[in-house]
Amino acid sequence: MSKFPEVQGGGSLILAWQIRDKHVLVVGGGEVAAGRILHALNADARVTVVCPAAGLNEEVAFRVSEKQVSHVDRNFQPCDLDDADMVLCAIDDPEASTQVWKLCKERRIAANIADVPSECDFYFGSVHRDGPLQVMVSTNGNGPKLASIVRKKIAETLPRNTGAAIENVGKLRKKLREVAPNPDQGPKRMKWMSGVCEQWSLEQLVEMSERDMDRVLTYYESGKVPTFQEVQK
Ligand SMILES: C[C@@]1(CC(=O)O)C2=NC(=C\c3[nH]c(c(CCC(=O)O)c3CC(=O)O)Cc3[nH]c(c(CC(=O)O)c3CCC(=O)O)/C=C3\N/C(=C\2)[C@@H](CCC(=O)O)[C@]3(C)CC(=O)O)/[C@H]1CCC(=O)O
Ligand SMILES: NC(=O)c1ccc[n+]([C@@H]2O[C@H](COP(=O)([O-])OP(=O)(O)OC[C@H]3O[C@@H](n4cnc5c(N)ncnc54)[C@H](O)[C@@H]3O)[C@@H](O)[C@H]2O)c1
Repeated sequence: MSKFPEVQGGGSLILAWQIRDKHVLVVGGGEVAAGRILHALNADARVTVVCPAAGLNEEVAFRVSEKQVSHVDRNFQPCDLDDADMVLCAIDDPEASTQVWKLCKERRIAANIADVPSECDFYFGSVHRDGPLQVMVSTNGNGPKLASIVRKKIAETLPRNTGAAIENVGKLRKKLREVAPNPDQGPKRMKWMSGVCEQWSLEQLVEMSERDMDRVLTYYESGKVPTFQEVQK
């Protein structure tokens, strides 16, 4: 037995891809495309949908009319890939979608062809979202419906205010880096911040006002983590 973690091959590398302001090309405008578009917009990507207007479903047509996405009113053409950073293909034409995949590989563009695992650089997962919190469940292609069921179970176990607590922690961390900007304060900063997260309850973190944050920060220099009650005094 090694003292190091055992490697468990066969998984995926689960990351939080920073696609903000990057260009995502969605091929197709049906129900599956609508889901892909929402995922991309939730991550602040610039989205272009290529699909004949007659093929757009209600949700995609809405996003086009609201100018949340750009729309190219025709079937896919290779030139659509010219400035794409990522391609999400969800069309009901297997030959055309394999063509999209091949072109993406020639150009080294990361792509997901919905429903075709062998033509995916990455899979989608089932996502729970609460403010800055995202929880993604993947079954690595084994059972997408089960991924959705497990995601709902996980979400049910989370306190309702988890997202709000995380948002406040984000604000406090930002303020802390302003108070202690020096890079060699790193270890002290991290230890203190972890202490706040461990010692305060989620409810207390949610209740923390701007004024409370400024008060908490006055303890940082000493290294002490105050209690919620001390800060409220
Ligand atoms: C999680 C979710 C994310 C999303 O799409 O946003 C997602 N599929 C969802 C739903 C869903 N998909 C299917 C059903 C019908 C029931 C069933 O088959 O179970 C349902 C259920 C429903 O619709 O409720 C059919 C299906 N899907 C794939 C195949 C092909 C194959 O397996 O070979 C077939 C069979 C087609 C056929 O039989 O003809 C393939 C993929 N689907 C994936 C993701 C990737 C693997 C994720 C993982 O394993 O965790 C992967 C590999 C590639 C990809 O597309 O990225 C989303 C739930 C979101 C939510 O509700 O929260
Ligand atoms: N992974 C998943 O979660 C999942 C779930 C269900 C279905 N699917 C698969 O995803 C695909 C799309 O499903 P859907 O329900 O959205 O289908 P759909 O029929 O609602 O939509 C297909 C769309 O593709 C467009 N289209 C067809 N050929 C095109 C081309 N060459 N260029 C541009 N647009 C084109 C159509 O106009 C239409 O808007 C299917 O292959 C389906 O099997 C995946």
